[in-house]
Amino acid sequence: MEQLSINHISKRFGRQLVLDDVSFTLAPAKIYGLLGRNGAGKSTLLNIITNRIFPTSGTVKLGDLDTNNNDDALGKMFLMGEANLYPKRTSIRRTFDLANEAYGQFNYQTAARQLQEFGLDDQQHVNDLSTGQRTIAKLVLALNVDADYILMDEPVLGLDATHRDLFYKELLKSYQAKPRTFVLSPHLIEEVAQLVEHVVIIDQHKVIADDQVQHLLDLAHTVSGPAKLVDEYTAGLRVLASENLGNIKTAYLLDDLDDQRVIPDQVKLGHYDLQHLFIYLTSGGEHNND
Ligand SMILES: Nc1ncnc2c1ncn2[C@@H]1O[C@H](COP(=O)(O)OP(=O)(O)OP(=O)(O)O)[C@@H](O)[C@H]1O
Repeated sequence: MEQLSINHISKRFGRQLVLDDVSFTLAPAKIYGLLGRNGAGKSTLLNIITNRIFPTSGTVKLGDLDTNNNDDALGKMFLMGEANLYPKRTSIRRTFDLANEAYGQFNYQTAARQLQEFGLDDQQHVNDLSTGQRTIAKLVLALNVDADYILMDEPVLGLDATHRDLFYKELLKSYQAKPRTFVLSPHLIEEVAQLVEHVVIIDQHKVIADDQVQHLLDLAHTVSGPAKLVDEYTAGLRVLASENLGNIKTAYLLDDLDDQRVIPDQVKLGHYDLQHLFIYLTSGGEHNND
């Protein structure tokens, strides 16, 4: 398996710049999160990676080969999209057959078990399903298609909590049985924090973070205590946001805490989670209530 590189991708729709010089790489056999606020350009990027739409500039390469109109490379990638592209009265089974024709080696056995666990029948028509059921049909398809890179746009759209839980478990099982790269572009960030190894965050059209989740969480510190002491302690550090409650201040940092720094008795250190890190990184200072 070769790595997939996204190189200096920019995309304009008319006068609107949606992606501005976006670059990152996706390594084989790893689970990624592609995160961004509504309208950040995630779907656009996933569509560009899989050659459904074209960038204004930049390239996507699998190994050394440009994927543009390259059937071999495109045959190694599968996009589970939002749009429902199937004709009316297409059964779930038919979508499996189409994937089998296009990619080969569709895993019918696991797909049948998963459909049963999710309470669907492969003779049901995709267009007759509820929003959540349609997502399930697409997920089961995506989990069983034979591709090295599986891109899932809004993977849990409309799924209830039980089905989301089942999907996360099935994704891990599928990954363990056959390691390949998954890119999830979800809005329920905290739910995928355990699953995803690496995140790419897009904001204001650009990549603002491209890092291992654990590394980011190690840097995500809270510092709270009397405002003056917190300000002194955090001077020179990267403070993403802060909150004041009376004289007590909490600062949310994304930085290493130098062991040499003396922590005043009244100041407490802690950690915060990936979802809050995402919020503070992408809210452009909206969360400072100083
Ligand atoms: N075909 C198109 N023509 C014009 N503008 C488009 C087109 N497709 C997307 N856009 C615009 O590009 C921007 C990014 O859209 P995109 O769907 O990629 O965002 P997203 O990050 O997937 O958002 P969400 O999380 O809300 O699904 C939006 O402002 C959208 O209106």
